[in-house]
Amino acid sequence: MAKISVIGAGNVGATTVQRLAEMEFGSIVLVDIVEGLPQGKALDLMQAGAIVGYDTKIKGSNDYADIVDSDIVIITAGAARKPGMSRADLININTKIMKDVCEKIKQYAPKSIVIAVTNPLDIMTYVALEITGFEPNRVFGMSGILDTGRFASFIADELAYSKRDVEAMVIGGHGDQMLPLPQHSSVFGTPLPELLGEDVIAGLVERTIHGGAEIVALLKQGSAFYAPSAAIVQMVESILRDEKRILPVSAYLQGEYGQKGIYFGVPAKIGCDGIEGIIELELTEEQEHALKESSASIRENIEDLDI
Ligand SMILES: NC(=O)C1=CN([C@@H]2O[C@H](COP(=O)(O)OP(=O)(O)OC[C@H]3O[C@@H](n4cnc5c(N)ncnc54)[C@H](O)[C@@H]3O)[C@@H](O)[C@H]2O)C=CC1
Ligand SMILES: O=C([O-])CC(=O)C(=O)O
Repeated sequence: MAKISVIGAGNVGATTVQRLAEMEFGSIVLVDIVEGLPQGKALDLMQAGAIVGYDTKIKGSNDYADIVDSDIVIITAGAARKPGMSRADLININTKIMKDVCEKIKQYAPKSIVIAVTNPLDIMTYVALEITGFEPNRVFGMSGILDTGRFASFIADELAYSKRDVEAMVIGGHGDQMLPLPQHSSVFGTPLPELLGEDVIAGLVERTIHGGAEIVALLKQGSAFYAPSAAIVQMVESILRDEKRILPVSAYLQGEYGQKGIYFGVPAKIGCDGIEGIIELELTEEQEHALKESSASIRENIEDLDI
């Protein structure tokens, strides 16, 4: 049976545990610095098992020793943005938290696969790589499944098709410079540009790019967590079942897409070893240019990191 630890018992962390518990992948540990919070949520989620029908063991804890020997550690600890803030505004506060959390992961779960979720995602995943010292194939971030899910949802609504028949693709940094790719998005095999006009596609692309901010503005405190937790669970499932699915994630690039030494959203093969390959998609000239801008801004933030 697998052991999964979720760090941070806030909106994303607790909802992720709920979804994982329902999937019965193995035992779960939920850790937070706030006393009583992970314990209370764990108890509540355990009791839900008697009603929903799962036997997943969930332990809430303030002690990192409880994550010992985890197969997967999911990091959701950290501040979420408020209306008007960019994800990058969270760098200083969340770098400190990531450093602390990753030291503990290195100490107690040295063989784990780490999924970073804390924002700004591509930068915090880099911090996780640096602090744990793990191989890059087992340190990656959740972003692209969420962004792609948003794009797919908007496409489905626009065309009045089921979301299940839409294949969308978004690559790039998890920020305002992400790159939804219409030519690699389709409905049952038909590329998006054959189904919708340029202006309509541009509107859907724009809404996808600002999909996180749209929710932050509505919620007024905190950010999205239902779709993010669903995206995390899809990654966990592909790892634990060794599905080798191709999922867009934030992966450490070592020459792919002409980039080296940064985390960037790209489609990757996800299996029991974590990232088992990166898929390089063909891009238009304009997209190549936008990719360079997106990666340059991530690189700048990495260079400024205080770690
Ligand atoms: N990658 C992505 O696509 C997404 C990323 N996020 C990010 O995930 C993070 C969490 O979001 P939410 O759960 O909504 O926030 P939240 O505020 O509901 O929960 C964060 C939790 O982290 C805990 N925490 C803080 N420092 C900690 C430490 N050192 N050790 C353990 N726990 C600690 C807090 O006590 C709190 O319970 C944010 O940075 C947010 O921006 C959120 C949604 C999507
Ligand atoms: O918008 C945020 O700050 C949270 C997030 O990354 C998202 O929902 O895409």
